[in-house]
Amino acid sequence: MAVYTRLGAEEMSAIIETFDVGVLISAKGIAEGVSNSNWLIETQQGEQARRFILTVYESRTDISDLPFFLDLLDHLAARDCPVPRTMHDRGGASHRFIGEGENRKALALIEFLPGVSVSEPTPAQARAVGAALAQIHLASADFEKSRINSLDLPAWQQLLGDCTREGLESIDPDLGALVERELAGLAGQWPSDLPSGVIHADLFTDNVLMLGSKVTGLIDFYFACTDLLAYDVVVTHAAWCFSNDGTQFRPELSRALIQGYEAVRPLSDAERAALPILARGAAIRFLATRAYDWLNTPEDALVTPKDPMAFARRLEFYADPANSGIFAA
Ligand SMILES: Nc1ncnc2c1ncn2[C@@H]1O[C@H](COP(=O)(O)OP(=O)(O)OP(=O)(O)O)[C@@H](O)[C@H]1O
Ligand SMILES: N[C@@H](CCO)C(=O)O
Repeated sequence: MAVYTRLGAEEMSAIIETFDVGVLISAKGIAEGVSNSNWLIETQQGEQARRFILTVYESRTDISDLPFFLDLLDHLAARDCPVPRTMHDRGGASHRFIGEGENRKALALIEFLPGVSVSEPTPAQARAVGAALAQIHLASADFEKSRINSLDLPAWQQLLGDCTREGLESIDPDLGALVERELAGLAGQWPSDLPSGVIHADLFTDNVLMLGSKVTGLIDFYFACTDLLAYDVVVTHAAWCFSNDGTQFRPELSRALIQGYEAVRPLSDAERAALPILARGAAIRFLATRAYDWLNTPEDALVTPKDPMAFARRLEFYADPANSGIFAA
């Protein structure tokens, strides 16, 4: 469940009134998502029924990053990428504030896009997602804002250090050794001289809306940042090309995803050569945040932490020399 902020009908109407989007008809809390509070908003504007997503940003989103995230959506939408536009309020602002003092929170109204998130992707869907990812990489080349990746290698080291060896071994007896070996390996090999730009950095299936094999929406840009474009390819690869629990690699999805990406933005030889090491990094990035949440989420929390081992298995897969050819042209 993800509606942490309570908004009464009058307050909701007053919020919607600050945007030029018609009169509020309904507001339904959305259960999916764990970071922020989201509502599906319906309005009536003249003859037109309209739909939006209202997001109230909770503590995990740094408000000073909102101009980057929201302006990026507008930039990409203006270049025909399948992302929702930000609705600006009557004063032209992309986000507003509600509450006061400690309860002050930012909110934004975002275009609703049709589509559903798939749970068992087909190769055609993986190809379309690869192409959509390449499209945003190209379209953001002239986006003037940038944002440091706050979940980079030093951050993974910090998070996994905070987990402690003992903590990691309470998740799985072999996890401490795997993490130690992989962090040491990555530290000496992480590339820095590859093309960089704006990356989504979290393009899991639940952040892609699809109708059939068409991508209708890329959403949840709240990890977007400036980093290596090829790293975004392997984040998406790790998210899409395995069974959820990480036990099964799906080569047909892997081929389709990379082909779809390269049909729009071919990878350079240096990028392709770096994919295996970048993929180990992508796996350890999600292992790090999941292990940290696993060990630090109170038992009575509203959200169930995601399984870190699903990404430990992906990490082992990517690190196995027997699988080094999966990214070959
Ligand atoms: N623009 C949109 N159009 C249609 N549905 C959307 C849109 N944005 C969000 N949603 C719906 O709202 C849900 C939650 O959105 P989102 O994933 O952004 O929430 P979050 O709490 O920020 O996410 P997370 O917990 O994954 O970080 C999505 O799963 C999707 O169903
Ligand atoms: N996609 C992340 C959650 C943060 O968005 C995960 O599956 O661990």
